[in-house]
Amino acid sequence: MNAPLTEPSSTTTEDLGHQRAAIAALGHELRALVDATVRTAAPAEALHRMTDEVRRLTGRLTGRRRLRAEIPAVDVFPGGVRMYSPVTGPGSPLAPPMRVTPDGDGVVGHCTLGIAHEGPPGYVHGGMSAMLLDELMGWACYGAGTPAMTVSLRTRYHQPVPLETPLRVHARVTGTEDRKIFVAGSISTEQDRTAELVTADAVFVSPDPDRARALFPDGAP
Ligand SMILES: CCCCCCCC/C=C\CCCCCCCC(=O)SCCNC(=O)CCNC(=O)[C@H](O)C(C)(C)COP(=O)(O)OP(=O)(O)OC[C@H]1O[C@@H](n2cnc3c(N)ncnc32)[C@H](O)[C@@H]1OP(=O)(O)O
Repeated sequence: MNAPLTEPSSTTTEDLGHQRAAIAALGHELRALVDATVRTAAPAEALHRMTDEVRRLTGRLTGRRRLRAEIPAVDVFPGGVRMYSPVTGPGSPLAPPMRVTPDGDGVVGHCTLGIAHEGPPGYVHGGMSAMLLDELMGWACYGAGTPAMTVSLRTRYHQPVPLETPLRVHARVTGTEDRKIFVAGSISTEQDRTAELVTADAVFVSPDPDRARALFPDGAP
């Protein structure tokens, strides 16, 4: 019988590194499982056997469960580490995950999407493109020293975004007006950075400190 999986109690830097590596490793395998799941042509009996096995595995992830709005001990909020972000989180089976780095006066994100994120056959779901852009535009605000939340996001889809193709997402702050931050973003392929497949412009707002404390009681920016 396997021992139940529980969280470690101490949080030294070394432990944190090990914990993050373990979270990323599990996330990686779960993304592979998601990919295999949406590609398989296995017959019903095989799928039923798999379902039983997966249910058993899920039951083994025991221990304390994170509460809603609780910031995971492995995260740094709002400093940027979000292990379970559905866009950048290495621990999330939903995330590509997109890697974000500074780029000139903005930020750039790199990722490749598989058919789990398919919209039209062979191409990325438009909602997924909007999600990549929304996240990266949030990072652009954070990089500019003004963590903020999206109040408006407009996307324009010029050409379909191909699956299984390295993508480059770009975002930069174009202006500010009191607590409002204006941001522009785009998606291209790594191979042809000049062809903007999707472009976006957004308005973000930095909540005032009282509002931020009310929204994020576990760690207001
Ligand atoms: C402190 C935030 C920390 C965030 C996290 C940082 C982590 C950094 C680390 C790593 C980066 C990760 C990046 C992640 C990115 C993800 C992004 C998302 O998915 S965000 C989720 C979706 N967005 C919402 O759920 C917002 C819902 N909206 C609200 O809760 C409120 O609107 C809020 C708190 C944002 C602002 O509320 P008020 O009461 O403080 O502000 P009011 O007075 O309503 O508006 C301020 C100004 O903004 C304008 N405004 C409001 N909505 C607008 C709109 N839709 N379009 C244009 N302007 C708008 C208003 O007209 C006003 O302007 P006038 O002062 O009058 O000039």
